[in-house]
Amino acid sequence: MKIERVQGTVSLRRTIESGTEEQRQAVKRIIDDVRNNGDGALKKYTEMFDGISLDTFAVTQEEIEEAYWLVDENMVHIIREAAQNIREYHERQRMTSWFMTRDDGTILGQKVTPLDAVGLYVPGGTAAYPSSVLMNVIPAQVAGVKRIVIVSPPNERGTLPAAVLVAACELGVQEIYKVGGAQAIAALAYGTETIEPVDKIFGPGNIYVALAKREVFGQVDIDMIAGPSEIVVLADETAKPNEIAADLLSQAEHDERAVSILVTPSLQLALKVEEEVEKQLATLPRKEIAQKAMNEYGVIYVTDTMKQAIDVVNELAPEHLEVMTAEPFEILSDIRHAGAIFLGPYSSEPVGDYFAGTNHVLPTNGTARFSSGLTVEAFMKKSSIIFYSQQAWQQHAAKIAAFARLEGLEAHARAVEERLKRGDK
Ligand SMILES: NC(=O)c1ccc[n+]([C@@H]2O[C@H](COP(=O)([O-])OP(=O)(O)OC[C@H]3O[C@@H](n4cnc5c(N)ncnc54)[C@H](O)[C@@H]3O)[C@@H](O)[C@H]2O)c1
Ligand SMILES: N[C@H](CO)Cc1c[nH]c[nH+]1
Ligand SMILES: [Zn+2]
Repeated sequence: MKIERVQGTVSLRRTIESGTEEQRQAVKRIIDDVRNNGDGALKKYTEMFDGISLDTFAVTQEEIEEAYWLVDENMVHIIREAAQNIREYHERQRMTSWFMTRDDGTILGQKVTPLDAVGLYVPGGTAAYPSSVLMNVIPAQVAGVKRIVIVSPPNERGTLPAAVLVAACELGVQEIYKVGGAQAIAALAYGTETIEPVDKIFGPGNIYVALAKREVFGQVDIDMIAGPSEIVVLADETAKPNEIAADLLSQAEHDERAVSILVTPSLQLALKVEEEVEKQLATLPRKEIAQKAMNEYGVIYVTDTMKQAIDVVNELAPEHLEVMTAEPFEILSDIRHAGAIFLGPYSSEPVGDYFAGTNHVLPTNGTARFSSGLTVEAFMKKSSIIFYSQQAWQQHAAKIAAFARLEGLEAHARAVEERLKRGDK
């Protein structure tokens, strides 16, 4: 981890991965193949990339039952408690339809409707996170989405990680398919004999998944293209170096490209955290990943003042921000850009990843400047409602027609004036 005195501006904006030309072409071919050949293409790519031959893709009841044998009972209870917390928080985000009226009898409104069907991609490999199943499925359920489909690549045993199946089953998800990569995204977007298409696709994945999501956008909606995890800790001399180091490493272990940054006006704290990071790294099971991330993207920015430190945080606009200062709530009002803000010494980032109830799908790559984490709203859409009364039409028709003619749109003007033929008084 390097220590730098802040000079000029700092940024987390990195080039968003767009893959190689070869990868982009491969993804296009896979998507076309799935559109044309449906399940046959899914079977072919599952054999090719996941090394397993499947006759059917749907997860069976027997697989779910086996999963419950494999997951510790205490863990099932923890998953249930986390799910309750996440549901309680997301219930607060529920949106309702509303109406307004004017004296001339106009009624305007906004009708909120849940999406009919959504697909959640759960990445395979060692990074299969049951917590991400909770974070995506629960807001969809709170929104009222009827059909929730999970897709994920099969492992060498031809099934999915037990904890993912248990998390899905705990939430009552009934449609789970063992298919991954670009072929899974194509199946969700265009449908196959087995998989009905959905309206919106959520969830992270490798470069093939990310490119496929971009490719099918328009046919369906997508959530976002998530980048590697980021944590920024804003701390003063009251913070404990060992706790800061542990929190920085919690995100570094996600990915070699994860970003872990400490911003502080205290050089003394900076030096102690640097030492602690080295010490704690040595005993981490995912040491190699975390070490690479810390070497490449780990920084401690030392500022002259706390005000300057807060400015740096706002420039960074991180996915996760921890405020570990004497009075964290006082600093909160000055924080403008961060996906999630963790306040005080006990709110370490994993509290939000798993349990507190807030969502862990958050904007990365500096996009917290203009976007938010996953909410119930992402699973809903809004229709405007317009009722114009006779009185409102009489009062405003001429103005509307004039506006239409300003734009050279005569048919628009005549549509409003056509009502004159009614001869209403
Ligand atoms: N941001 C987050 O919250 C988050 C969470 C978990 C995982 N992730 C990311 O998800 C990714 C997981 O990657 P993964 O590969 O283990 O699982 P994955 O499920 O994303 O991808 C596996 C699939 O990739 C496809 N594939 C592999 N090689 C291919 C090739 N040469 N051509 C075409 N398709 C190919 C296969 O279909 C395979 O099923 C990582 O990049 C990780 O950082 C992100
Ligand atoms: N911190 C990750 C998002 O940036 C989410 C996660 C899942 N499991 C553990 N962490
Ligand atoms: Zn995490």
